[in-house]
Amino acid sequence: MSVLVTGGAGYIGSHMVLELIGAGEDVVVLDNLSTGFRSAVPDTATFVEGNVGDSALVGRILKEHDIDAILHFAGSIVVPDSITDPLGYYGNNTCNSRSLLACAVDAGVPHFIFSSTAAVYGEPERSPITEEAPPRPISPYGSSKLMTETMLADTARAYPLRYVALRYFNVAGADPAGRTGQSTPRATHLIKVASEAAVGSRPGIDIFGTDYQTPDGTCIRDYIHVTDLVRAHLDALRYLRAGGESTVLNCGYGNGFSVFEVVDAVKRVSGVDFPVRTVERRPGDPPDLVAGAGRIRDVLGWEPQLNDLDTIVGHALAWERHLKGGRGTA
Ligand SMILES: NC(=O)c1ccc[n+]([C@@H]2O[C@H](COP(=O)([O-])OP(=O)(O)OC[C@H]3O[C@@H](n4cnc5c(N)ncnc54)[C@H](O)[C@@H]3O)[C@@H](O)[C@H]2O)c1
Ligand SMILES: O=c1ccn([C@@H]2O[C@H](COP(=O)(O)OP(=O)(O)O[C@H]3O[C@H](CO)[C@H](O)[C@H](O)[C@H]3O)[C@@H](O)[C@H]2O)c(=O)[nH]1
Repeated sequence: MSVLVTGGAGYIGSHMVLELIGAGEDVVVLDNLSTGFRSAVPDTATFVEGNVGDSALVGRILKEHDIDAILHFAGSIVVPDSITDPLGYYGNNTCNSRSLLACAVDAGVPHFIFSSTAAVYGEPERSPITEEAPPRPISPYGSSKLMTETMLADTARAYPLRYVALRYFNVAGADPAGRTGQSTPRATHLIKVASEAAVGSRPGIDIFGTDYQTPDGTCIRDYIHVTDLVRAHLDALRYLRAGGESTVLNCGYGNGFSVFEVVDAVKRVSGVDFPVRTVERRPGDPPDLVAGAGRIRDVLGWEPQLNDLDTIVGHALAWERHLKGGRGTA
């Protein structure tokens, strides 16, 4: 038996592949390399270059490799791009997920783990946000992911497939052993961007909005270490294999940090005082997104091990220095 990791050449997927191999799993990666890197996939995994929406290819993989679980990371992830190209986002995130799910049902794959997002909540009324909060996405990206959650729920009612949808909050950091990290060119995520500034890969950073209704006026987010996140997937895989019911779980720590606090942490940990400009708000940024983080611990027994902002930042910086030195997957 093997597991299929779609998007396994990407930032989070490449960490997942290492974690699965470390746990003794046979791993097949399917990735079209649109934003991922072939070099991010270790030789110990089988790599197939192709599209998740290619049913003939996916059907062949599921059969040939006797896949018992699909971990579906492949997707398009930039919120502002989803506003200018909604059909592209519904195509890649929703239509291709539907096609993958149909292949899973045809092949009788029993377990499915889906990369969802806190963006399904939109601008929630309460913080921390529990899974009971009504999903009201404010971007096509969030809607495209919520539609896939809906398809999963309906599919699991109709067929013998069980799933865990994990709603990630803000994923950051890199493999503590330095084997992989985020190599995405033109990245937009705060910790990645600030780390680039700290190592001199960009001149400085902009802070988008200082007039939010938060203690220091900047947005608050719940940053989760990518290694803790992929370990939650491993816990979800064990849970499904042990017969666990389909469920939707937040993936965050339940601790919020403002943009100013994150920038201070990057400056402190790196020892570099890079230039920072304060500019207008970025459209579509909710002021405060912090996970209600209890359910995932109760259901999966997940225990975060890297729940510390300076640790996350330290690992992000180490990966950025690695890329700067020309040894990264980019
Ligand atoms: N990074 C975050 O903070 C965050 C937060 C919430 C949810 N997510 C979700 O996690 C998943 C992984 O995100 P990431 O940050 O690693 O992004 P990423 O862009 O690094 O990885 C996505 C991977 O999927 C591949 N891919 C895209 N479309 C494909 C297709 N049609 N067929 C085959 N491969 C395809 C890309 O080449 C890439 O390797 C995404 O589904 C994303 O929506 C990420
Ligand atoms: O250069 C930057 C980059 C970001 N920010 C601010 O930092 C905060 C975090 O922004 P990110 O771009 O790092 O992350 P987002 O919260 O916008 O979104 C991320 O987390 C979401 C869930 O919380 C979704 O999953 C989404 O896919 C993922 O990109 C926001 O207030 C943003 O305005 C800046 O001030 N300057």
